[in-house]
Amino acid sequence: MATIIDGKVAAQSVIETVTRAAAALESGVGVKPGLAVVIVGNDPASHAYVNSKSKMAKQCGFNSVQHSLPEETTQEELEKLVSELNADPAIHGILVQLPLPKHLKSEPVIQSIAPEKDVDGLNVVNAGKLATGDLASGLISCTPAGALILINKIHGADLSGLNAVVIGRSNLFGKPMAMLLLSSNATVTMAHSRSKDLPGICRQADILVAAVGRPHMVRAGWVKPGATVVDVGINRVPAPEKGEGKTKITGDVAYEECAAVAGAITPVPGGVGPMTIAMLMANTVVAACRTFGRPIPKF
Ligand SMILES: NC(=O)C1=CN([C@@H]2O[C@H](COP(=O)(O)OP(=O)(O)OC[C@H]3O[C@@H](n4cnc5c(N)ncnc54)[C@H](OP(=O)(O)O)[C@@H]3O)[C@@H](O)[C@H]2O)C=CC1
Ligand SMILES: Nc1nc(=O)c2c([nH]1)NC[C@@H]1CN(c3ccc(C(=O)N[C@@H](CCC(=O)O)C(=O)O)cc3)C=[N+]21
Repeated sequence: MATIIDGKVAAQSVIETVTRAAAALESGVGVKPGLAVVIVGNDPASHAYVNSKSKMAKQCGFNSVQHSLPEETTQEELEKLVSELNADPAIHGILVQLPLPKHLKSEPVIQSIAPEKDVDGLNVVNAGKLATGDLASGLISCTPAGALILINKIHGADLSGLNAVVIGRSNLFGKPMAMLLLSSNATVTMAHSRSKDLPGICRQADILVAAVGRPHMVRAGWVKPGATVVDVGINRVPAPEKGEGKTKITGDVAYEECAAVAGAITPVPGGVGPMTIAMLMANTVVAACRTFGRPIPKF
């Protein structure tokens, strides 16, 4: 049976470091790290995530600001809000929750966020630093940064000689995850919807990371015995066992059968998800410390 990698425990340890760094900043310069989360529209799942981010920011001793904009917000209104937040000295981190409603273009909004406040790591400046091997001076997308911490708990920091396969190539997760694994010396394959023989590619992986958005796509026969399996998927599915009409979240990995083959595995919930929120707090406190030339905490 595989080692279950507990994301809640790892996230708690990140949160403790963040909380200490936030307190040190406040006692040093009298300023709290400021995080602004922007959400457009009424999607209940997105609101639930945003609320948990805002709540955690408060717990860490941050100045936490949430902007909930109506569904009919225009591109100009959203970009105007981002430019106000860019100019606001009390705000050190800005996150625009994705996806945006269909009538809005996310790319110009994301690229308008000041790189030093881009706690999602999506601005081309931050994505470019990661791609060119500068892991120190930019901000790295929270979910891959958190997933790497979980992988490091099993394999250490140097992944030399290990094959890593990432399923998914999004800017938010797949690409930055592949860059981080490559920077850690793994041999990296990025698989996606056009890949041929996905099960065969996955069976080569010592580290298999799934970020697709398809419940239980990764089956036991795709997993190399002893491999580390990281499940990034968050899928809401019916849960009749909890009562009629109830739902639950589940990952991209068929957990029980894969756990029987893997050496280590992350559960959903309780794996990568809590790390995402913790690393968002970490990025915000780092951004704030940089603003004031204060020591940067290590995560
Ligand atoms: N735990 C957390 O904190 C987070 C979880 N997530 C979750 O991770 C998952 C992925 O998110 P995200 O990267 O934003 O999603 P995207 O929808 O942007 O990307 C999905 C990727 O999966 C690939 N894909 C789709 N179908 C298949 C298939 N049949 N076989 C192989 N590859 C396929 C797509 O390929 P192609 O490019 O060819 O279309 C694409 O690259 C979602 O479930 C999301 O909810 C996301 C962020 C944070
Ligand atoms: N700009 C932007 N940045 C993001 O990082 C971003 C985003 N938009 N849009 C949506 C996805 C998804 N995402 C999650 C965050 C936390 C959990 C999380 O905390 N999950 C818990 C439980 C969740 C539950 O029970 O519903 C867990 O897995 O244990 C999940 C998913 C961030 N995303």
